[in-house]
Amino acid sequence: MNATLRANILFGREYDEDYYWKVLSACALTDDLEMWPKSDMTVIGENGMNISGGQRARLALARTVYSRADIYFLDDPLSAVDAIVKRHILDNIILSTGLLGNKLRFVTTNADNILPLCNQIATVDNGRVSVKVQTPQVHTAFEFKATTPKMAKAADTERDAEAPYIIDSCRPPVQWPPNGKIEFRDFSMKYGADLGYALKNVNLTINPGEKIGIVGRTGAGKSSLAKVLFRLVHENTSGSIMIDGQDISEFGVGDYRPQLGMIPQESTMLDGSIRHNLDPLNQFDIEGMWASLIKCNMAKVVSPYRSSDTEQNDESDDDSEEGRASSGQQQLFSLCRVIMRKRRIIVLDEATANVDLETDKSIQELIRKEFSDCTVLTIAHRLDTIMSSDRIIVMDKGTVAEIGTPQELLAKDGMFAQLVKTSEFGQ
Ligand SMILES: Nc1ncnc2c1ncn2[C@@H]1O[C@H](COP(=O)(O)OP(=O)(O)OP(=O)(O)O)[C@@H](O)[C@H]1O
Repeated sequence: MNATLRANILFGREYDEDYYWKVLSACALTDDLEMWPKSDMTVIGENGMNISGGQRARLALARTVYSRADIYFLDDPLSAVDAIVKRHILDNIILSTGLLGNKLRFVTTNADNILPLCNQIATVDNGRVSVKVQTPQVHTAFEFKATTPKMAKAADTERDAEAPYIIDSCRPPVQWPPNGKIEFRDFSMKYGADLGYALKNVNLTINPGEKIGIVGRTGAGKSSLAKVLFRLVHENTSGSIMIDGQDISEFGVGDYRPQLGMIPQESTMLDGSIRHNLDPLNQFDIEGMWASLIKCNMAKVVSPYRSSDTEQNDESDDDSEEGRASSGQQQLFSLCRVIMRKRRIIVLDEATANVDLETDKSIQELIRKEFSDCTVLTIAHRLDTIMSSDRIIVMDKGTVAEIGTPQELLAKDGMFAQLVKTSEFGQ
């Protein structure tokens, strides 16, 4: 990162113009470039433009495909992209019709519906591997219609102030918010004064206790919606976000953010014990921590380390056994953290993208049970994850394109129905 997109993909290799653009198109990156100030010569990374989770995943894939190796190991390349891009990548890269069609490729995946398309399926269970050889199902290549979002004209009344940490004259009371009603009022946001709108005139009312699924194509603005709710972006915004009738920009961010619960797309683990990770400020008793670990089915993962890592009085990490959590486990630890804290509003941003379908189902059940009286916003590409939501929001190019119950949106036969149809192939 911190170089142009092109340098990130070439990674020191020679620029073969023809193949390079083929790879970009196969990774469905060319549409995104239309929105970037300098196309593939835009600097990305810490000192340049940040990119969405799905864009990062496709960039990593493009770099790998560009390397022209004979053997490829693709570690879950489809979990961070929407159903349409997923199918595009399968057709144009991974399956026999794709750029890697005549290469040996190992693909790890949680997407069960692509299994019929593979030559061999290796199932790994508790370290044991069993292999099934099969004739892959014939599939019809899918026609990918490129859409080019138009750049919006800079207006949104841009706000420039850096949000203060604490505002003495406006501090949230204990146990705020009381109900968990969220309203976006004509809210717009750009990540930079000269960039296009990431959110455009969003008007939304989410009722207390509602379970909302948020879907949409990669780059549509789903994570941006979560980021502005947490006030992680406060420049170049207009309009307002209200929680239980209170304009959230009136609070200091230090007071405001801890009132909401979040399980992000990329959970981070701190160096230190599991206890330190779950309760860095030592606010909870050990029983509470174990109860949440058991609920998240993580107790068996943690138990081998119990004596050193989770002991109530263990202040030091020096004698801890070392363990490394997989990305799915890291997300489950984040879920534990949120269950321990119990907030009125919870946001899950692709929180279950790295776990298998069965675990995802049990996590969704757990969330419904644990957070029955909380407002829960769930961003997910995997549609099973959000199918039982009260309502679904479909984001498209920074706007709310569709909103309604899953049944209403399916009957409408619009973008949501299209995403569902695309994700159902192969089943
Ligand atoms: N920090 C940032 N700086 C500049 N542009 C950004 C930043 N984060 C996101 N964007 C851009 O804003 C748009 C919306 O991104 P966002 O992350 O909200 O999409 P998303 O729907 O969550 O996508 P994905 O499914 O790929 O995670 C994209 O065009 C993206 O490139």
